[in-house]
Amino acid sequence: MTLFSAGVSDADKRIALRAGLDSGTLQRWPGAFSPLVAKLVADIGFEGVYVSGAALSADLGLPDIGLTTLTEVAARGGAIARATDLPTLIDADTGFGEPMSAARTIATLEDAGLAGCHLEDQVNPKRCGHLDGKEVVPAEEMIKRLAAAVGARRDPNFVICARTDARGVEGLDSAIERAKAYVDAGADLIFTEALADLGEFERFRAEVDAPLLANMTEFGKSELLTADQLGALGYNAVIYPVTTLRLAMGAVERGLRQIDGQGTQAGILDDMQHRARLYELLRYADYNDFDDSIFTYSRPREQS
Ligand SMILES: C[C@](O)(C(=O)O)[C@H](CC(=O)O)C(=O)O
Ligand SMILES: [Mg+2]
Repeated sequence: MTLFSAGVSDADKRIALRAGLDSGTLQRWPGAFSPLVAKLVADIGFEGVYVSGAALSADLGLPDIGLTTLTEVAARGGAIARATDLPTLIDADTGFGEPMSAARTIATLEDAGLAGCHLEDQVNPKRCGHLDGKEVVPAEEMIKRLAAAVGARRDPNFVICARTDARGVEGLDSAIERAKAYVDAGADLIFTEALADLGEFERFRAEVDAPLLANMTEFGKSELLTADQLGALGYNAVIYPVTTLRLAMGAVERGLRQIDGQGTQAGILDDMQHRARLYELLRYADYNDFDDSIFTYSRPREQS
């Protein structure tokens, strides 16, 4: 990182994302609900950052039912992507409209500095992939969505990930058939949404010849598999989409209740990120050095 933006260009981040997917090692992409969280994800040593639609809409006080706009998502996603040298993959829901809108979505997300995005085969308005009652569009419609997206890409390394929600609607066989068709339509990566257990992940891996992404979201339909298990299965990437938001909100709620009940937060300081750690992540000292060097700088003719 430089002080004011990422130290790695958008193009190089996309190259890194592709290299990670080709590496044979599971790429771990925790969801970052803010630029600051993205800095922590990088600091701890993960391979990439994920921006969740569920977290982004929850952060705006909205349910994850397709209410957010492309402008909101691109602005927040761009701010998160710029805060780290890691590549960032963003949730683009159903593409924010019909195929032509999906094409514009890709151009906009590229301009915002994202390394890739996923588009899903749900109808609009969409639902969380782990809830009952969601619906999918016919495969042909999703193929048009994808073809428009792939055609709109200017950087050939921008990763277009196709998510199929069909497992919970039409069953595993249909989800696998759809995934194959989406690969043929140009998808670089397949997001296998809401598979039930290890056996289903194994079957998907055996039948689909493309990089695969697993969604380890909590309180949903999928068994929580470890990174070692997913790596051994041959999965290429895993997201923990809403995990950091759930952790933070759990802590915030406990803390607010403590203040409400005890009249002070003094007893829960250990649950907090220390001021010193925050400043370390933000590189406060480096900004001070920068500032000092400007204030002590004087032009040669003033020096005599
Ligand atoms: C991955 C996801 O699309 C997201 O927006 O983060 C959600 C996650 C969730 O609601 O738990 C999904 O799986 O639909
Ligand atoms: Mg989502």
